[in-house]
Amino acid sequence: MRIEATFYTCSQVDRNSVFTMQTWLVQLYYKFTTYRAGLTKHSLPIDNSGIAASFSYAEKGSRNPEKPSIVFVHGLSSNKETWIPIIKNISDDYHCITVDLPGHGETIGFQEDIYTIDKFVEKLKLFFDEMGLTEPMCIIGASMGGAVVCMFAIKYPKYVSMICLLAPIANEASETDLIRQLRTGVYNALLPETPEELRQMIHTQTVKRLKLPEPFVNGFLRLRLRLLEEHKKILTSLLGYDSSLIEDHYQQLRQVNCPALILWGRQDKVYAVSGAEFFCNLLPNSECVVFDDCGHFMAIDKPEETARSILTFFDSNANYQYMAILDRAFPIDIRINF
Ligand SMILES: CCCCCCCCCCCCCCCC(=O)OC(CO)CO
Repeated sequence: MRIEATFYTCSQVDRNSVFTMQTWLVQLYYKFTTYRAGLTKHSLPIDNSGIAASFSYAEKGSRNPEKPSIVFVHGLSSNKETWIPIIKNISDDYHCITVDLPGHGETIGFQEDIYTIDKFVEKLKLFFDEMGLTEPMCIIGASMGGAVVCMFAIKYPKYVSMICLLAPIANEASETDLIRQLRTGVYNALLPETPEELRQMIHTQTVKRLKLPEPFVNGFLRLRLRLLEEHKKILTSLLGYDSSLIEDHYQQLRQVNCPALILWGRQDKVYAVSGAEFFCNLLPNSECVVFDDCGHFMAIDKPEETARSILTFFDSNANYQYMAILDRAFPIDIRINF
């Protein structure tokens, strides 16, 4: 409350310094919640064909050769910090990694003219290889990140011991009015440009009614606006996918045999809850959990429940996941020679 009062006083002094302080406020908030969730932030430099690039990621717990790492992939115009409320509820017995996708958060140097899900998949693969994360992992994706995780699991099954999808981009039948509005070229419902639009976006995607202080909303918006053009390009690229082709892409999930957990909020206004059944029917080894009183942002509406569902499913598939690790270390053709 005292911080707020200070910022209001400054707003009469100089608009620019207020904007700067409002972004600081959000960055300070990120720093504090990252720390409190047990995460530490890192940067991984990459030589992106001559351009200096780097992935920004955060980590909790430590690698265990017998237990898969858990990697979290955020959605469109999100960032690694959106996972904090969920990771706060995961003990450091589990090795967790959150990463900023190209064009998002503090990951830099991977700008593209056209973004495809496949490009995100390749960049994720690059991140894993540079991190030395080549053993099977539990990979979790929300929304657009869920589509990335699906395509990653199809293309690189050896890197995957389990997947978890939080309301991923789904079939045409699950598209909502919001998606149809995006298709008319109006992006503000997902990519807000004013504080009011940002409040509306959060309101649409959550059931919980958050009381967000104005300086915080402004700071959050200013951070997002820095990447707005990039996010518009990504959304335009995504909307270029033919609806029927999306379902064709997803048909390949029938070959993904690893355990798959699908989570959805019953009040999701981005992709309707019917999407849960679509994915459950495709994935041969899947389980589906639908949360009541939950919108598209599960990390806000159901953080504890989401963490609990993930860990319960992770633990109950420990044997399968351990076999996946063994299989990677000693492929079947090597074992036959013993
Ligand atoms: C494998 C085929 C893929 C074809 C993709 C074609 C989809 C067209 C619609 C895109 C609509 C994009 C919606 C993403 C929403 C999202 O990510 O929400 C964030 C918060 O904004 C949640 O964290």
